[in-house]
Amino acid sequence: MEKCSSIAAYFMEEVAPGALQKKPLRLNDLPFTIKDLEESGCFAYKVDMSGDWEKAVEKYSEDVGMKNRDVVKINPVTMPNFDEKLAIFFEEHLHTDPEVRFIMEGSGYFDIRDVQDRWVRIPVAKGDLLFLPAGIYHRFTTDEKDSIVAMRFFKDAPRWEAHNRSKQETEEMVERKEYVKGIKAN
Ligand SMILES: CSCCC(=O)/C(O)=C/O
Ligand SMILES: [Fe+2]
Repeated sequence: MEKCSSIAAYFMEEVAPGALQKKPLRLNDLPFTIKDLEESGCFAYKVDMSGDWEKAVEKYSEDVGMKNRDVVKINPVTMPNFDEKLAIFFEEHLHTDPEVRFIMEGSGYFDIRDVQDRWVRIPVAKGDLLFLPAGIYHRFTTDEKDSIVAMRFFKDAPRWEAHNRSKQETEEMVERKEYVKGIKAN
């Protein structure tokens, strides 16, 4: 699968959770490049949806050791407790597995903390595949269209488990320490 050669990511304004989180929230015109993204341990790919995308995505997920998957449909019509679920996704968190997400329909925003702990917003849409390493702090929100369908990959049986950022607990986790060591080594 081809890595993206550029990305439309940007530094974002911090806002209180709520309706405003779904706005673009661009903070400034400072560039955030693919090199910056990859220095944070993240990788972005564009999948050709006119070809055999399922095979391409399956091969990628096997290559990164994440063979199990589910599909999540995030919208206020079909998702029970939509507002509560979205509030959970928008809490800053990390996972012990990498976060591998393939966008099948719709659009939204993944926000990551860069190597200097600044919020960076990554807009995603149909055909985007995003890899965030285990241990990186991040969050997700729908945009103002409030609709996205994403394939999520897991090492083991599909089970979404997040650890919300805290000064002590998440900083002491092996996956966080490994992540921090990895970005410092770059
Ligand atoms: C669009 S995928 C749903 C959100 C999610 O799984 C996650 O972990 C956000 O950080
Ligand atoms: Fe996550």
